[in-house]
Amino acid sequence: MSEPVSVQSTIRQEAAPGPVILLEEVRKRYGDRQAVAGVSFEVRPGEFFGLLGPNGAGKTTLIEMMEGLRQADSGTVTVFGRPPWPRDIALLPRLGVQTQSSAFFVRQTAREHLRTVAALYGADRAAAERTLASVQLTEQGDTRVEKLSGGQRQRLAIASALVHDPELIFLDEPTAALDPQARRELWKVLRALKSAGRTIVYTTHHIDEAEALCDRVAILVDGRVAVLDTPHHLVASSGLPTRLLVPAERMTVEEGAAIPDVRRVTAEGGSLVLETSEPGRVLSAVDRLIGLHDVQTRTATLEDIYLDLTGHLQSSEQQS
Ligand SMILES: Nc1ncnc2c1ncn2[C@@H]1O[C@H](COP(=O)(O)OP(=O)(O)OP(=O)(O)O)[C@@H](O)[C@H]1O
Repeated sequence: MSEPVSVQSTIRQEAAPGPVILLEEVRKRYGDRQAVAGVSFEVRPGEFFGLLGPNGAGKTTLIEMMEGLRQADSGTVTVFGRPPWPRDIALLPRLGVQTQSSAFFVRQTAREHLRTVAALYGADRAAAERTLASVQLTEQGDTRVEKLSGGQRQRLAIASALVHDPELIFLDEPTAALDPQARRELWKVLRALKSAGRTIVYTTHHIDEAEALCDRVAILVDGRVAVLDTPHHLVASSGLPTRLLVPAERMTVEEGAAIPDVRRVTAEGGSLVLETSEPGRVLSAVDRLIGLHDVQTRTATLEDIYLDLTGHLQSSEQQS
């Protein structure tokens, strides 16, 4: 009879694991600049959590507070149930922090650098070698750090965060200096980390990347969380219109604007873009007028929501 009880307790444990990170009303000011203005959220175990926002929104400040590198002015920050500030040495082995390139041991080779970092954390040489391979730097292992390309340095920085196999990994714009190929390669590494149960806090200016990788994203604007949800829910609840792209030579702006339920018509790179919340009806109307050959439908993406929230939506698209 003891079996059901132990199953029960396992379920209960799995149903309510504590958050890995908990922020409550966190604030940080630099002089007269309120960099973080009352931020509350939690990051759950095994979650890939994206922090998005324009330059100066407060992402790095927030990450540094979670890493224990910066003190909050007020509010509470806890990581694995403990305050990361003042520096908590019991937490350090559990956290992976992406090294800034300025903190590299530049006279060392990539392999030596990683072995040094591994040794600082009590990890062995095999761990350094494995991590070097996981970011595809084995071939550059004997290259001095100062001779590595920007993208290779970036991957070494990421390797430095992973070498001691931490439970929680902070990556601040890890793909910033990577070409599209290397970016996709890194996505594989990151997905493997997530599959292995690691929790990842991630900032990026590549919104497509956040949509592809993150379980939930918080979009920060002026030091506050503007929205926080799964990319799917953010897109589904955004109310942003669907866009139908019609070859410009097949329809005039006036014809498009005359279709019932078309909110707006713009011209964009050889296409006429019809915005609507009723794509089915508008598609039927377009079909009756010109047929649907080469007509494309684009639903809103996380990037549309991001641009809408951060106010950078190009107003060059003229309202017809
Ligand atoms: N050490 C500092 N001293 C003074 N002001 C700072 C300091 N660090 C950041 N700031 C300011 O605080 C605000 C938030 O900066 P933060 O670096 O956290 O933003 P961010 O979202 O990471 O930006 P980015 O995307 O450009 O990295 C900015 O206005 C920035 O200029």
